[in-house]
Amino acid sequence: MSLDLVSTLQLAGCSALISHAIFKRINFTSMGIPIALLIVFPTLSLTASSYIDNVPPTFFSVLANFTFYYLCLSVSILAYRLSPLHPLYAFPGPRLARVSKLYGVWASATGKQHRILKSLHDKYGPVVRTGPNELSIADVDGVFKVLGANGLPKGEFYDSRSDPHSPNNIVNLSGDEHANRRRVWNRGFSTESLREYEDMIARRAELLIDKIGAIDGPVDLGLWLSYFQFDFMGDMAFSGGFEMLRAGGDEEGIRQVLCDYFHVAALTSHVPWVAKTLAHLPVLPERMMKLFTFGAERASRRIKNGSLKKDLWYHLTDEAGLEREKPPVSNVIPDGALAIVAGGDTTARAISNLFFAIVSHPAHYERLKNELETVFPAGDGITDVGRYSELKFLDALISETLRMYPPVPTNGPRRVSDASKARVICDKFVPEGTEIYVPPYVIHRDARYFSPSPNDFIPERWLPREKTSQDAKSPAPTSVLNTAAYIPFSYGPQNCVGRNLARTEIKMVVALLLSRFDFRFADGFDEKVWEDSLCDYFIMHPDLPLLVTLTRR
Ligand code: HEM
Repeated sequence: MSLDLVSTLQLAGCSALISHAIFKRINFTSMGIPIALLIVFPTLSLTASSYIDNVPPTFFSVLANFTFYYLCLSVSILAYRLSPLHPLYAFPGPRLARVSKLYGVWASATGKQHRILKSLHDKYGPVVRTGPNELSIADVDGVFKVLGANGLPKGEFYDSRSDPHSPNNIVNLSGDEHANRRRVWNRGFSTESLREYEDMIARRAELLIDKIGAIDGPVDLGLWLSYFQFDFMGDMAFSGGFEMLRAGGDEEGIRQVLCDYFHVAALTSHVPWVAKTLAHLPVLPERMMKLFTFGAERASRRIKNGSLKKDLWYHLTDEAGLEREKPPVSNVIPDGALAIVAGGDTTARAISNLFFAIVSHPAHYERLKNELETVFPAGDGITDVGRYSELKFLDALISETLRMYPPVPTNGPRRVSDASKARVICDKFVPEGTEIYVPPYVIHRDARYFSPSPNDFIPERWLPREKTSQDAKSPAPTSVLNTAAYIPFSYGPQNCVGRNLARTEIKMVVALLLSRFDFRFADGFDEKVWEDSLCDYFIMHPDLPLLVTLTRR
């Protein structure tokens, strides 16, 4: 006697449908429970068959039962995700993205997620279904309703990027917890605090000038700006410590750690339960954990050494005693790793992208040099930040660089965490459980917000229109500049706290470098190939060196 195969498979099929109904309702945050359920359900159905037929299962019936269970479960999930029963059915998007997050993993793995999203929006419009429960909204309505004051909290994407063994850093917090942490961060970026950092920028920029000036032959400007940025970041956040410029390299390997972290996190954060599970395994997460360990170690060293100047740490630990209760050190330490990530590569990329833009547009380069020479004749007072408001064209260049090449091109999603957060965006109802991206790269290249020629580098779009004799005769060309759609630093209560520091720093470094050297691309440098090599691993990264030749002025 053996089990009746038909009834065994029927029970396995029913059990698959029941498990799907359960999986749909529960938002699992790690792999443990789902894996257990995936074993328990088919085992239960097999036990039931065996009980009904009153015979023990054979190897063949076990195999048939489990195979059929998984087949039915997969078909049920796929069919549901494609069916009109799914709450996101009405949103357009590629079929593969509708059925699996593997689409997002693939897009991230190519490093071209920003461009893939742009082509999806070009094809499907401002709202695209990019995952089974995920939308990308490239529209100012999304900027306000998702990122704005009454926007949505960050989702599991962010949890999966932080150290699971430590309290959350500021990026992962929402609501009051975030507002409390943000208050102390804001103090670290007040006008008064920024003044403390200006000397640090100037000192490191002079060192950068010495170092690249001594190089014979082409210079990888992107790499040296990255050394500069880490040194300055160390000064600003922890009162010193990296010394990459002096060493002429990254002796502690922190850049590699960050690069590894971004590559791994770009993939795993699409499937947060995988990231969380990996983080508890001893082998795989080692690359990711290195960053958290490094940040914590820097922070602990800074705390032990005490305060040498009013660096960021001074504010985060409330050394001035302005808070009713001192922030617990265990809460502040994870922010050490964050400061490295948030302040490190973003600004360095913005500066190198700006150099790429001006060297490839000689007329803009000339105009900038003239502006700098007018405001700071012979370079006098060039580190006087008080006069930077006179650098209107440099300001326009920075805005245009951050528009065309936002250092955070896609950003992480927000989540409609519960029914009360469900809302109508772009006239469409977005239900509970939806993750929503608002991708800066795509919005910044939308002709509805930036025209003419949203894909061209035109810094003049940021300047007040100059009246020419031509204007008197002909009507003004239709031009659009919608600053509500300009989000390189994100928008709303969780926008970039370091944005003013970043802009000041970019101005000082660009002004100082241009006052000492003339820049041109190294022989054989291909602008198009370099631009195409910009990859989106949360922070925009070129895969190729930015090779320039310097001539002392
Ligand atoms: C050009 C340079 C920079 C760009 C383009 C940039 C961009 C951004 C963006 C897009 C966000 C939002 C991220 C998200 O929603 O997940 C952000 C947040 C943040 N940035 Fe920046 N950033 C830059 C420089 C800096 C610097 C120099 C610091 C200084 C440490 C910094 C510190 C932060 C912090 C702490 C947050 C989290 C704020 C919060 O959650 O309240 N950023 N940045």
